[in-house]
Amino acid sequence: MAGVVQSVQALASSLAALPPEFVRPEHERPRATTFLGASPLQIPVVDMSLPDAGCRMVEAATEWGIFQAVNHGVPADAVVELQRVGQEFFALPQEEKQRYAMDPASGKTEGYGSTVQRSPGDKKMWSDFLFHNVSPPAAVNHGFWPDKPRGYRQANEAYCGHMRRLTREVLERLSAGLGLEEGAMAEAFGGGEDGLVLMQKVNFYPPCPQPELALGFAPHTDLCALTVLVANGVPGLQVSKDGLWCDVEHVPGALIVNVGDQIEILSNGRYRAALHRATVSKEKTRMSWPVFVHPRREYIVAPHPRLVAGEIPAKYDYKAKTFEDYTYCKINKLPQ
Ligand SMILES: O=C(O)CCC(=O)C(=O)O
Ligand SMILES: [Fe+2]
Repeated sequence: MAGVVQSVQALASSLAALPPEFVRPEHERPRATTFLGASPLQIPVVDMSLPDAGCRMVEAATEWGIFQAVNHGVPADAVVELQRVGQEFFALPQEEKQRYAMDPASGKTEGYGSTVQRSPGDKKMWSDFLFHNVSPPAAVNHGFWPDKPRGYRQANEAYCGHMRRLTREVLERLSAGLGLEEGAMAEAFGGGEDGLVLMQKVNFYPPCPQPELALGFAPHTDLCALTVLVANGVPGLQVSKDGLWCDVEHVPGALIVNVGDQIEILSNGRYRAALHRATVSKEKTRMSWPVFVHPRREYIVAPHPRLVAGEIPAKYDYKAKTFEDYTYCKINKLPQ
């Protein structure tokens, strides 16, 4: 672990105006581009306790690539505890957080950090993060898990157990929706029990002096298979639908599930990865806790063979690229 993180949190406390490296060009600014119709489009809500939950999920993954899951079986206190330890971590003195600094030169994504400007025209995002693997045990490096606040590890391990169960359920339903066996997606991505890698991230978006000019997170699709996210109740997540940016109106207690690149590709485009971004606020700190579900590193990025048989051609061809290489290219903005 090396390097000093230039955190937005430290910067935010001393600013009246937004520094130029955060100022977005006109066509990316949130106010000018957010859809404000009389009846704003809303992402689907899926009640996971109902018999039609599978159909609803499949519909949502086809139309939107994102949905809010309610009655998902993750106990509220597990979420509250995860949020508490994340909030307390970001409230620690800067030097304490620096102990976990991510080293951008290492090529690894784990650790505490903030976006770096790769070129002068590249805009920074108004957010900091903490990022580390949580499952399976062989993928976990506790050196990136803060030892303060107390209970950090227990909270993350407990939440991760729920995420594993929920992920399995969503993957089963989405597999069935493609006419595959329930276990087909997990098998393809993970090659069996414990093959899937879960990463926990904490995003921290401090109050921003000029939120109308900045973005907390630039538009992107997640490079993983699936993301399950919970936020702290402050609005900010937006999803692009038919060319319009729509605010996600978070249903209290819901978990936001979104399809990443790997499910879009594996499904040969029948499911779509959600294009999303995050806006920031002038007065409030926003936080979010996404869990990214990754295939194993050596997974070959390609449509499922059963979905390209016969008349249907493969819509994606990454020339036998591994997930590890796909990740490297996407993070470094290289052509795939
Ligand atoms: O904070 C959010 O709602 C979105 C964060 C996000 O998209 C990400 O970390 O990939
Ligand atoms: Fe994302």
